[in-house]
Amino acid sequence: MTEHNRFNHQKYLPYTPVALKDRTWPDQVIEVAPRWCSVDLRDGNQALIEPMSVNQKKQMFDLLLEVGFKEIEVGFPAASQPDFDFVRYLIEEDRIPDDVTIQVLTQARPELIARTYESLKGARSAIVHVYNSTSVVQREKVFKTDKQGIIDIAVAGARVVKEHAEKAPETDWHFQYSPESFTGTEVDFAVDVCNAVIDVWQPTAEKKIIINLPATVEMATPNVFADQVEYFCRNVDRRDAVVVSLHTHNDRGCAVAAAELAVMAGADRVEGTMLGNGERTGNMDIVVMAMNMYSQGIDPTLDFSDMDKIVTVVKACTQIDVHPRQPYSGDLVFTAFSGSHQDAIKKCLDLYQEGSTWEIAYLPIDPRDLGRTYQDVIRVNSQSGKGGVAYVLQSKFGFNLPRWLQIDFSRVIQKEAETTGQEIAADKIWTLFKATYLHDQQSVTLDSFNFSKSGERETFKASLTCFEQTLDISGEGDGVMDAFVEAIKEATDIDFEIMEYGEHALGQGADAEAVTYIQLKNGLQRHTGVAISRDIVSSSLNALLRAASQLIEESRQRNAA
Ligand SMILES: CC(=O)SCCNC(=O)CCNC(=O)[C@H](O)C(C)(C)COP(=O)(O)OP(=O)(O)OC[C@H]1O[C@@H](n2cnc3c(N)ncnc32)[C@H](O)[C@@H]1OP(=O)(O)O
Ligand SMILES: CC(C)C(=O)C(=O)O
Repeated sequence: MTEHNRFNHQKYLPYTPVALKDRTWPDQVIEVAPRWCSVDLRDGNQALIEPMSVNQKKQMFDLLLEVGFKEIEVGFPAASQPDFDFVRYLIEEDRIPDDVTIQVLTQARPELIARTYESLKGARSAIVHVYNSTSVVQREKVFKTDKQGIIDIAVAGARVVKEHAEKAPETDWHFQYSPESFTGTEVDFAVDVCNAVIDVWQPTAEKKIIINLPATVEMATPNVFADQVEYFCRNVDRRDAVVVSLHTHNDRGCAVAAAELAVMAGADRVEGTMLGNGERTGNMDIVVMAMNMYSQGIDPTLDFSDMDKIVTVVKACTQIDVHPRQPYSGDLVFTAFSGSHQDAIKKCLDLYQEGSTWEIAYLPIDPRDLGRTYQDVIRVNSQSGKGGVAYVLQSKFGFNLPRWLQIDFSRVIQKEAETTGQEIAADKIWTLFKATYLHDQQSVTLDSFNFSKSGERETFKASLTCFEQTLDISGEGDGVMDAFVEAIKEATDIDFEIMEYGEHALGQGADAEAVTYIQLKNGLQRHTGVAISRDIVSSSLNALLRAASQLIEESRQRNAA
């Protein structure tokens, strides 16, 4: 590739990591959930093609409450009338539960801060979140100022925020400051700016402030972000009076990882959106981070048990689809198509006992925890194997195929999947099963039978319809099946033996039907018979006859040829 090429990596500079040699975060383990703050209604909203209407915001707000968020950034009220009106609606209509605090964002600009406070009039409590950009590139190219100029903007903003709060003591005010573009800022300078804001706000351990560290643009690997956060936590003034918050974006696809490592590095609070909508590649997906904790046995303090509702409401409000592979929320995240995965899942689920710890291969969590079912855990296409097909027949239709029959039937499904190139739906699998093993184009059928025991021996008599003719047969054996085999052999002069036999009830209760699976061996040939009946003897005899019928047909064809 030459430098004249359009696709030229040489125009990018590598990121300079923080020189934090004695970092401690890699040895930390997350054991409790951080404080969460949803920014769906602000950062999520500002990234939409069509920002949410007040009605959509109401719908989203209700969902956030249902999920259990206690801090919700509800908008940028100075930016647009709908944002302003929504904040007014929440306050005037008393829609904010006592244990929930709303948060609003404003730039560090006096006129915007004034409008922000106007929107919050009468609020019981609120977090006023003020920001200005501190990064090198914004300093030099957007604000055309030096470090001191940036500190001045932050300090002036912090003062105005404080002054407005003092004028409205009826509200329980909380302050939050973000050095926007923190990841593009020299970390020691970010500490300086925040310390200047802290100096204005004078927080105490009893009345803390929030300093929010945004990866406004994700610019490096998550370990670098963790180093920056650990450096910040160690060097910021009044750490005991500061809640360190994170706000990561997903430009490099690592927003969740960055937030996780930064919590290990000492952060107390995490901002993000449900399902990850947000500027460019999105905000950190809180569902993913919280569910990652949940899957480690940690209470995430948020309830995602109705994932389908979450997906439906978020889609309706954002008009953005959820990728089928989006962790935890996507349609396909609990579905295995590949044979070896299906086989392992089936074996683990067969052994799983309700109430025990979850140790199921390929399923990091129980789909039922998110309101999903096991129904779609296994879906079948040409990548699938016998275990997957068996799982579908078992879970949807109650047929517990023995291993040899799984192998036999999976050939039928594989052929169909390869011929059509498509997924084979459960109903189609069932249709093919019936067509292969339970069809009624059978040349030999059982009309009536009786058996009697004398000592250890069983005598079996039956009347068959064999190629439309009545055929009476009888035989003796060690049991009914043995006697039936002998009777068929004698009547047809075909030698065969039962190689495989399996049976089970279909459903529960005294009136449950029985299914029998039989495989006969005649030389190198094998023939399978499956039958269902109200009683186990009839299902066994019919299964045997289904398999034997194929033998008899073949023998007739050979004789005719
Ligand atoms: C990373 C984030 O997500 S931060 C949140 C960003 N959110 C949004 O942008 C959505 C809401 N924003 C808006 O609706 C608008 O941008 C508003 C209402 C805030 C401001 O709109 P406008 O006044 O028309 O200005 P616009 O956004 O075009 O430009 C911003 C101006 O403010 C300046 N500015 C930006 N931040 C600050 C600050 N903290 N202090 C002083 N000036 C600032 C810019 O340099 C620019 O100055 P200029 O007019 O001299 O060129
Ligand atoms: C205002 C801040 C927190 C922000 O949204 C960002 O930097 O991405």
